[in-house]
Amino acid sequence: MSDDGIGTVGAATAAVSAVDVWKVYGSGEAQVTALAGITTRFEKGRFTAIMGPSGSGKSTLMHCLAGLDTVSRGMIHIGETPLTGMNDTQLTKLRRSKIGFIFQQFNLLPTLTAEENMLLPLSIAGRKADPAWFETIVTTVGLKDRLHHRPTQLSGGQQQRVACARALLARPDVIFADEPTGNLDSRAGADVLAFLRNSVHDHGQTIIMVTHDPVAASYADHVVFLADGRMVDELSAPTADAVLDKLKHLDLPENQPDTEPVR
Ligand SMILES: Nc1ncnc2c1ncn2[C@@H]1O[C@H](COP(=O)(O)OP(=O)(O)OP(=O)(O)O)[C@@H](O)[C@H]1O
Repeated sequence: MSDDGIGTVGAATAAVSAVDVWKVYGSGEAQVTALAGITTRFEKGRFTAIMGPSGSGKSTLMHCLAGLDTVSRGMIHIGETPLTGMNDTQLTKLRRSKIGFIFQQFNLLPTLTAEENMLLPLSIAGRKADPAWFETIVTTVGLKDRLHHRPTQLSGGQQQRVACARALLARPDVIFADEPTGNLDSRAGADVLAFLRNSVHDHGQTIIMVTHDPVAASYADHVVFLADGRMVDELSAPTADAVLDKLKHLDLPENQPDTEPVR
């Protein structure tokens, strides 16, 4: 297998892959090219951060990779499954069975307890939690004595740890995290990031995280940088300083490539 075989052999082994992905919003004068030919692969068992200036296409890329939005052109695979061409029902089924989500706003249901929130995606999918795995996750996330609390009775950090546990319980092929520490103070954020980091290290979880924060990105194994809808750089074994340095250079207008309209 070679790295340039993303569209063929590589797609079978990466957790997620994108080949020449374009996303264009609107038309005519109002046309915005949010993604301009992204080709990349996200390895299994790796924690990848997606970074870039505001408007560079991070959220759009994440939404397309997770099947929450359709691409204008190009191909996305989750494992060996091609997303492109799937209808809404197929996408919903795929998201339920293969993908976990962690959002900036936690997205917990206020009327359910922490435990019920954690188990909700599994019950919607008609699956039962493996008791040993539930125990492992709840213990690791440090919420054993909070299982019967409702979200309003939990701190922001605890709520986000419930959301992390919820994502991990279904053992998804990949977890997409959108600014998971955006609403947390630095201590609670560090707890959540350490937990995500450990789930990759200890359980081989694949995580793809969008973040603005170089410190959050430094918990990842790998960082990809977007500018104007293109992947313009990447960094392995990132430190916060190295990430910051890369970002500073991306922000310079002369370093931003021209975008091409989709034809
Ligand atoms: N629904 C939409 N309709 C039109 N344009 C959109 C839409 N969503 C995003 N865009 C545009 O696409 C580009 C990429 O947006 P996106 O939200 O992906 O960037 P981002 O890197 O996540 O930004 P931020 O860091 O500010 O959240 C931006 O120019 C944005 O204005």
